[in-house]
Amino acid sequence: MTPASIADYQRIARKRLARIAFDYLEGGAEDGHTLRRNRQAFERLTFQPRVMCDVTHVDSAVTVLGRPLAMPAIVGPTGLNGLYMPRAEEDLAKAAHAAGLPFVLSSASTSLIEDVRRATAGDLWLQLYVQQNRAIAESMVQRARDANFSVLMVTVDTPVHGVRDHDVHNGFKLPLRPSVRLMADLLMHPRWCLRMIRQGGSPQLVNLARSLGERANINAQAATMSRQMDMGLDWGAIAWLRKLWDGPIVVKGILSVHDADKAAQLGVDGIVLSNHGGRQLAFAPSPIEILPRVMDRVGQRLTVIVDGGVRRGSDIAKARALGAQAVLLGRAPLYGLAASGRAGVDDVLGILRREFEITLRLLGRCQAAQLDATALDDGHRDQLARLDCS
Ligand SMILES: Cc1cc2nc3c(=O)[nH]c(=O)nc-3n(C[C@H](O)[C@H](O)[C@H](O)COP(=O)(O)O)c2cc1C
Ligand SMILES: CC(C)CC(=O)C(=O)O
Repeated sequence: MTPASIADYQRIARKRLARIAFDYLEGGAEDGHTLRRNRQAFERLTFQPRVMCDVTHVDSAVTVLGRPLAMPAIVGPTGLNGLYMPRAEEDLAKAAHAAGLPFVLSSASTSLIEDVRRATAGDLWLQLYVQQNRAIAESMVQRARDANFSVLMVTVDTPVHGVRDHDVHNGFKLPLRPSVRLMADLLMHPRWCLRMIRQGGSPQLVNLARSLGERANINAQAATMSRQMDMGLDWGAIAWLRKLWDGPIVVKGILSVHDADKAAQLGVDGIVLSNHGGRQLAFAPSPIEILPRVMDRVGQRLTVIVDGGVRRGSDIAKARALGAQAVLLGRAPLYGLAASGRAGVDDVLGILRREFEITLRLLGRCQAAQLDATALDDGHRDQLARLDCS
């Protein structure tokens, strides 16, 4: 059967990946409440279409932070992508470029900044985790500048990892360690196992290791990465980052009007409203729920991007109608990657683009830039307020 939707790719990814990898990709914090809430928030919202408009030609392009995007979407940062395919980040970056979208490379990537740049001439952004040893961040930012990355996105919702039971059950650690459970998992997924052998075994956080200057100790560093996050990170870090980086700075992981306002006061260029795909704080709000209030407060001063649960072109239209400039795609491109490598990512991005354009036409809008609150049901604020997350 030809995959027709992101959900189809999710099903194929579930079959093809070893359980340890799929659970890491898919799982949410605690009992998955926030993960479900992200989808429910989109599903609550209904449209208010206009008919008898000439929609012969539609234009899905927008401009975000001065950069042209073929549609209001960005391939977002995800760490440890080498768990799904060898040279995963290169393929994600190439597919994003082919689709006319930026790619955000995670600082927990399994490919080097320099290798990803060699793979594509596309628009690359760097996502930064700030660790206790600030020299690591300084080195990564320098390397990203040298490699002509355009935007710095600092993630601030991860002083520690969220509670992820599935990773505990699977004994998930890098490097992957032999255990009876892992061996059984590998036997059930021989193709995945062969791919890992082909890439030289367990994926490694090579990017982080290069900036640490401890190439010999990559695995130990990967295993302890989460314990090394700088839990003392505060708003003072924005001034430090400004000294390191001349280009746009985006703060990822904002979930309140208060923090959005703070970011605007400090002069950052953009924010990503995000609960990290439901993987960090359990019972966090969904970004789409708080988007209208955030836009009221900072919409004139900041570029606002949202993520969490984007699986359909109609979701992109809803986010844009509520005022977001663009969405970040997290799991969706990874499903394509895990299912069929680069071709799968191309298809996922193509499906989202097609669905987005169909939604635009059915809403009676010719341009993505024309989407505003009038495209949504008049009661959309109530629809979000009544969210039932049982
Ligand atoms: C497997 C996985 C790894 C992730 N790694 C990172 C990361 O390294 N840095 C980061 O800022 N966010 C990371 N995220 C969060 C995503 O950037 C994004 O916020 C989230 O996935 C959006 O939700 P969605 O997956 O429902 O689209 C990760 C998410 C997933 C699913
Ligand atoms: C390596 C991790 C810190 C990546 C991440 O952000 C996540 O798993 O959600």
